[in-house]
Amino acid sequence: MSSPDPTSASAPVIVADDLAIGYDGVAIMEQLNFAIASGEIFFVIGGSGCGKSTLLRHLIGLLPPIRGDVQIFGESFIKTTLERRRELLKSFGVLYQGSALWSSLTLAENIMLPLEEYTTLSKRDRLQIARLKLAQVGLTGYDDYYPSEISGGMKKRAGLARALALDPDIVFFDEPSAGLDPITSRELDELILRIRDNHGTTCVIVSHELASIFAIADRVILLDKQARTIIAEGPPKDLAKNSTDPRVQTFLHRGDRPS
Ligand SMILES: Nc1ncnc2c1ncn2[C@@H]1O[C@H](COP(=O)(O)OP(=O)(O)OP(=O)(O)O)[C@@H](O)[C@H]1O
Repeated sequence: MSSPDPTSASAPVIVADDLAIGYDGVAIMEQLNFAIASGEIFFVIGGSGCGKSTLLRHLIGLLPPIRGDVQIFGESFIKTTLERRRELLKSFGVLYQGSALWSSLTLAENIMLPLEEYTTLSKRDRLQIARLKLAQVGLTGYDDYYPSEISGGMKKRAGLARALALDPDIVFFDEPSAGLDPITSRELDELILRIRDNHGTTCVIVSHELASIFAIADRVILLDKQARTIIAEGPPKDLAKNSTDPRVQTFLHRGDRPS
């Protein structure tokens, strides 16, 4: 599958509409407006502490917006009933920063958990799906390993396998490269790309890793702590080349060596 055209007529899978986010009624970001197309690899980027993870928590319904709305498949995720929200949650997978695997469970058992919670599949079928998902992320044969017995990169892959357990339409990633060396990080990027290309999965990724952003992002929104909102939106290479905003240039060209 080729990258989707975010300006195409197909309805967006996620819309943030005048969203204000924060904690205990105090906004840290306001006037967030964006739409994510089906099958898009969409990055939320910005400096440390600007609010990327907070935005992610609002998109997946862990925190209530201070103002505005989040729509998933054209439906308000905020105003809907609890039952409908649970239904919509089945179409999400989340890869948390630390992979969030249960240390007392094997990799297969970790992946079987969401299947146990959200489906009526037999244990045998759940195990078969867990093995398939492990194979999908390059962990064939690791079903009986515990998280403590595998590397950091493998933990991320196992976390991704669990996020994919219910064949979600959308996967959210919180800093997937955190704690990984550049080669392992690049392998994870390639895996994300492959999953999108093979399954059309929409990927929403919080990150400040320039290598990943330039390697796999179709489009980014850049959050700015001082402006307390989005200051740029578009394909990262276009922004790096064409933006006249010095804040955008500084963020996207940090680490460049003088020629
Ligand atoms: N549970 C919380 N309660 C109150 N404030 C919080 C909470 N979590 C984060 N914050 C604050 O919200 C702001 C944004 O934090 P957030 O973790 O979303 O930023 P980030 O862009 O993801 O940062 P990083 O790249 O360093 O992970 C920070 O000032 C942080 O201190």
